[in-house]
Parts: sequence; C-alpha cells; structure tokens
Amino acid sequence: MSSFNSASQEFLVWLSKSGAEVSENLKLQDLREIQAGRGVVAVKDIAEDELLFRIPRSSILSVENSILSKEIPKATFEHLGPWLSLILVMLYEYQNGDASNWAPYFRVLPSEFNTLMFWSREELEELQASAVRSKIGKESTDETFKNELLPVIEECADIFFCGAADAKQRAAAMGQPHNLQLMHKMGTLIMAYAFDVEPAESIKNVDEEGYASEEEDEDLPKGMVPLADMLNADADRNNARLFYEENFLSMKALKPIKAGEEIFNDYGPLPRSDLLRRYGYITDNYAPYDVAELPLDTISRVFQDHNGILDEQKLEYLDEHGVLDSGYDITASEPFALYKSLSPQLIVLAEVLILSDEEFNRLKARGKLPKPDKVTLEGAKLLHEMVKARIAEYATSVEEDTREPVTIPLNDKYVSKERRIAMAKLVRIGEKNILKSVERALAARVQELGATNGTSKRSRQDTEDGASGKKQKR
Ligand SMILES: C[S@@+](CC[C@H](N)C(=O)[O-])C[C@H]1O[C@@H](n2cnc3c(N)ncnc32)[C@H](O)[C@@H]1O
Repeated sequence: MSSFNSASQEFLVWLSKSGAEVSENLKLQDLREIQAGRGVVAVKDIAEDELLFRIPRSSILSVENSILSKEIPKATFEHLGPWLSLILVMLYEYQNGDASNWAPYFRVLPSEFNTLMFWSREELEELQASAVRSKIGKESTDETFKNELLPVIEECADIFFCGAADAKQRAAAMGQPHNLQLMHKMGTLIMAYAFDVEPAESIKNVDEEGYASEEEDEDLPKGMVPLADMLNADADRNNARLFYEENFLSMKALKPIKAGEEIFNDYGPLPRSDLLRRYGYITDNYAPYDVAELPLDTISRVFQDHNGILDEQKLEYLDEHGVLDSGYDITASEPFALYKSLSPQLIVLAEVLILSDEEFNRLKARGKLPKPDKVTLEGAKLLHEMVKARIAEYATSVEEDTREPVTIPLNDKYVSKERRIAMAKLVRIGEKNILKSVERALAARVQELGATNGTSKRSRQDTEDGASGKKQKR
C-alpha cells in the first residue's frame, strides 16, 4: 500500500477509535490523478438523508478540545480571536508530533498548497490586474503573526514546547521565515478546511428559515472537523451537508448518490479568483460567479482625466449614504443584462459624480440619491470610460490570452508553475470577458441615449431615499 493510502487507513482507524461512525457505503479515495488530493466517494447507492458519517465533537481539532486551552488563559485566546487562536492550537498540536491526539489527522492534511498565498511574484503577475491580488495580504499576515502570535508563544514557551530545556530558544525561532511559513500553512488549512462550528446549544439568533446572519457565523469558533473536511466541493454537484448535533457532527446525503459518485460539499457561489485564493484550484462551473472589480482608484483617475478634481463633498455624501467603497463588483450575468452586471452602487456613484454643483446641492438638501436603475447619458459615458480604463489595466487582451486554448494540465505535479499559470489565465480571461460585455453594453447605451439626447437629463422624480444600491451579493 502506498504511504498515501496507508495514511488514509490509519486516519480512518484513528477516527473510529475516537468514536466516529462511518458508513460502509463510502470510502476515502485517492484522487491525485485529477489533482484533487483525497475525496469521499460512494461505493454503494446512498439514499437521500442517509447518514454518511458522524464525528464526535471531542474529535474536532479546536481551541476548546486542545489541552493548550487548559494551560493558556482564556483571555489570551479571546484577545487573539478565533482564527489566530486556532492557528496557535494547530501549531502546538503539530509540533507535538506523535504525542498529539490529532497526529493521524495531521498526516492526511496537505503540506503543499496552490492557494495564492504560496505563489511566487512571477506566478502572481499572471493574474495581471485582477483585484484578487490585493486580497492575499501576505505581508500584513506576516506582521500579524509577528506582532500577535509570536509574543504569546514566547510568553508561554514552557507550556507551548512542553517544558523542553530549549523552549525559550525554540519560541524565539518561531519568528524565522520557515516558521512564519508554517503559520501560513496552518492559516491556509483553516481557510480551506475549517468549519464554523455551531455550539452544542446554539446561541445564535436564526431567522425563520433557520439561517444565522453572516456576522454571527463569523463569531462562531472555528474547528477542523476530521473527514468532513475530506469532501471536495462542487458548485453544481453538492450532495451532502454537515449537521450540528449535541454530541456529534453528522454528514448527511442531501440527495440520492449513486455508487461511484463523489460526495461533494459546497463552498458557496465564489468567483474563480476567490476559489483560487482560498482553495487553490478552479473549475469551469464556478465561472458564473466570476467578478471583475472596478477599484475606486481607477474611478478617481478616470474621473480626474475627463472631468477634473473629485469633489470631496460628493465623496463624503456618498460615504454617509453607504455608497462609497474601495471597489465595485461587476458580475457575470446570464443572459447578459447591464443592470444585473453593474453594481447599483457604482451607477449611483457615477450619477452623483457627474452632477453640477447646483444639482448636487439640490439632491443633498433633499437627502436623496439618484436611482440606480436609470443611467443617464453622461453617467453612461463616465462608466464607459471607467470600464475601458479598467480593461486597459490588464497587460494583455482576451484575444491574446485565448490565441491558444487554455487548459489546466492534469498530468503534472500538484504544485506546478504550469498549472498555476493556466489557472491565473482562466481567472483573468473570465474577468476580462465580463468587462468586455459591460463595455460593449455601455457603448450601446451611450449611442442610444445620445440619439435621444435631451431626455437624458434626470428629472427630480428620478431620485430615491438612502443607500439604494447595496453591494451585490456573491
Ligand atoms: C476541504 S479540502 C478537501 C479535501 C482535500 N481534497 C484533501 O485531499 O485534503 C479542500 C481542498 O480540496 C481541494 N479541492 C476541493 N474541491 C476540489 C475540486 N472540485 N477539484 C479539485 N480540488 C478540490 C482543494 O485543494 C481545496 O483546497
């Protein structure tokens, strides 16, 4: 048996000894030939609602379950917050090696990643102007590790290194690049594998459909749930879901699953750029969720080039009404519809920017905002210039990118430059296609409105209250 498969077997034995129940109708499978690591596959037909496995809460790798939480003051964990606390606990358990309760689990977790955090500068360049590059935050995360995590490890060196004679030196060495890299790996595992674990007795306020608000989900403690995190994801083929029970977390089939089919979780409607950033892979069926961002910097630059200085008062007013943002989503829509693809906030922003001082003062006096569903000729012209400028920020055109068909090589190592470059190309092509559709639609709108010029001026009734154009939901 390969070491990969024996690690899987040892993991399953450990899990069952820990009190987990795993259905005989599924198996943990080696999916490396399709570059998907391990995955869970049905070996017999599975019925809707059937229990796939249940994991005892005590097996979750979490702050609560780690012995470290009994040794380090609660206030320290509270100060660190859920993400850094779990990184601290995972570092502790990982460096404990075989002595850790979760040693067999660590042996099935990957140590190499394709998430953007681990890409070289040259590989990241392939994403060109994609806004996802500004979301990676490697440097700021390094600083967080150095300023928040390291002091805790140094202060609790004896506990963290289990009384080792060289505990202090080892704690100091945690600031070295290879250890910062280890912290990034734990952080990445949490991002790609951890669940927001609802407590046994739910303290969340749920709406009538049983969903908590996103803010409340963010407050939930994070935990690494063995086996539940071995499910790969698919935007269209999600067929299982984790249910939080008092003593167990139960994975159940959401629909009938045929023998041989993979069991998939759902990561939500993520654009491929975010899928790559958080999970290190992309598939075509996430393309409908692609997003091209129009950054405020581009907007300001284009406005200044065409119309002059941005009026601070207008920006303040837009900010007060929740319209000002660091960037605006332009999304894919099928069939394409300009008003579906453009963020309503972006339309409101453009319409306010083009107002004369007199018009703006009138709007302000009435506490109103332009309607996001009716773009004027001047507004469409400005938006058109902005989108053209955004397209020009990418180093190549879609035509250049697609001269050769772009496919992600499969018969290659998991971490490979070729795979990363192909994935980056597909992400940037997706974004450019969205921008091109919007650019064409705006050009047509400018023509159309130009032809009926004179009726393009907003009437006073074309306004409505408050921040009408909320950021589009992904
Ligand atoms: C929660 S884990 C799933 C288990 C993982 N395959 C493993 O072997 O550890 C998430 C990771 O699995 C991989 N993954 C998930 N869904 C995938 C898919 N549909 N195709 C390829 N890789 C996928 C990505 O590397 C992602 O970061």
